[in-house]
Amino acid sequence: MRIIETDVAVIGAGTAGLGAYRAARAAGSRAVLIEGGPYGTTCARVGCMPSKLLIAAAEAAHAVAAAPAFGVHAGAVRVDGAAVMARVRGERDRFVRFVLDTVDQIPAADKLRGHARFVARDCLQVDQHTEVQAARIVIATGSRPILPPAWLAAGPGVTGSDAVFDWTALPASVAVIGTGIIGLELGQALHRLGVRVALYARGDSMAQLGDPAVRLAAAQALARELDIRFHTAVKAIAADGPQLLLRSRDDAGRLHEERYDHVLCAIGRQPNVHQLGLETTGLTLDRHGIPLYDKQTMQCGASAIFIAGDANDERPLLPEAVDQGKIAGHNAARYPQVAPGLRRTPLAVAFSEPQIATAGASYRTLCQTHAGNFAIGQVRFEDQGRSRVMLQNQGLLHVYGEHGSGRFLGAEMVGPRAEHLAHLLAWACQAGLTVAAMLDMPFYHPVVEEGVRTALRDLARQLEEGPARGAEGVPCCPGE
Ligand SMILES: Cc1cc2nc3c(=O)[nH]c(=O)nc-3n(C[C@H](O)[C@H](O)[C@H](O)COP(=O)(O)OP(=O)(O)OC[C@H]3O[C@@H](n4cnc5c(N)ncnc54)[C@H](O)[C@@H]3O)c2cc1C
Ligand SMILES: NC(=O)c1ccc[n+]([C@@H]2O[C@H](COP(=O)([O-])OP(=O)(O)OC[C@H]3O[C@@H](n4cnc5c(N)ncnc54)[C@H](O)[C@@H]3O)[C@@H](O)[C@H]2O)c1
Repeated sequence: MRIIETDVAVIGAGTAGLGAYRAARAAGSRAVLIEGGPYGTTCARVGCMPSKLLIAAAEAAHAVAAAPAFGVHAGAVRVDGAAVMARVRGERDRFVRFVLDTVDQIPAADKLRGHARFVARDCLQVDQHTEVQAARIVIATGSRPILPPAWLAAGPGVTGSDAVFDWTALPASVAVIGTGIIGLELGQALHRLGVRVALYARGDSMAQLGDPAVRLAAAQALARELDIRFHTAVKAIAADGPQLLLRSRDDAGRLHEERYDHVLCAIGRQPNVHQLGLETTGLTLDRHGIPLYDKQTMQCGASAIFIAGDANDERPLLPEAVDQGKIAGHNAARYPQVAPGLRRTPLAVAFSEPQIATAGASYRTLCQTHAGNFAIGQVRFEDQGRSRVMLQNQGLLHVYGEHGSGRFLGAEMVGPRAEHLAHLLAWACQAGLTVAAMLDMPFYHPVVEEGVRTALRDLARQLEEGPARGAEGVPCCPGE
């Protein structure tokens, strides 16, 4: 077995791993980047980019279908599934090529192919060919879709999201299990492209929204367009000729059987930490098998091991993988002189229509940190001027503020242009603005942001009335 000695070993050449490698090299360390799968990153190959490409095609089809409401008639929508998927794959390959160019620029001596696992806290074995002795190690192994073996056994038509982006044509029917971000984004996109889609939700969750009123508004808005089977558990999936037979049970106990060409399993992702030999490191693991780590430094305990990106499951999103990878690589290089890195205000966007977003502290977090001490302001988009003009007037925005200080804390929303509203609100949050200071900012007319002002005015009124009234108004029972 070949033996390599280095200052920093990075496991995983995804977004977090590439960032960690770069940061470690920039700090003057020798570094080795180990990749067991294909280069190109989850984001570019099977994540953010191909999913948004599919959504872009769906938006084009929807715009045509929605045009008659404005008095504009373009004729019947005809979707060429092969052309749609050809563009998705072609543009996806272009994004992947940019990443591959970056990987090509890394010296060959710094790159190692194969699956790494710990054999000691400072030693990795890569496949059966190399042992890497590293003073510090960054775990940046990403995550994978959760795919129950019993469902997979029904045949190749049962897949996670990765497979969708390699389709060469659109299927006639797809069952989507899960109404998280992936289920809603891909389920709605396929529906708009003419695929018969049914979404199965075992409860009423909607893309991780915790605020019950916003979640309800999201469920109502999306169920207006999509066939969503709320409170329906998938009991079994079986092969049925070329199709799949899906058996489910609704909350009234009724059994249903339906046939689909594909079943898309979107019930969450799990971090790739289970085949890493972490038991040999002496690190303390949480109940999911993830090492305990410091969220500011990415350091696992007091060890020379760091963890970044989806692997730690803290905020499995692309911008987080970028930030966390950089912090982990920098601190790995400087160990034992580790320092807190820049962690930004939380921000998450689901690219459904209407979009769903959270900025700053979520409702669930505030119920723990500010129980009885935060107020909620709101606006509904039904009568919001610009939203009506665009015929996108549905949804609800809740903004949260702290009693006493008047500080803006966060927001959850479903509505038009939520990706932009959420950025605006996350920036205000990170800047530590009060609700009063936000209301002093300019608002143009007619814009969706005027809806934000309406919600902030409502919040300012609640804050003026004080916590007694606010505490009554905020039930703090997530899940109710
Ligand atoms: C369908 C979909 C859509 C998404 N859309 C968005 C979006 O719109 N916006 C957003 O912000 N986020 C989005 N995300 C999330 C985002 O893609 C991820 O958070 C991000 O790509 C994670 O980066 P990472 O570096 O942690 O992991 P990855 O890029 O997955 O990198 C991990 C790497 O580690 C390698 N590896 C694993 N184990 C080992 C081992 N033992 N040895 C060697 N190598 C190993 C893997 O092969 C992989 O290359 C989406 C995700 C999906 C699935
Ligand atoms: N726009 C974006 O930023 C974006 C897009 C896609 C994915 N992502 C990332 O990928 C992650 C994974 O997405 P996801 O949608 O797979 O996970 P998720 O955690 O968002 O949603 C999973 C959903 O599946 C449900 N579920 C779990 N088990 C189930 C079962 N047995 N039957 C039916 N439903 C079940 C859960 O209640 C939940 O609603 C997200 O957390 C996010 O970080 C982000």
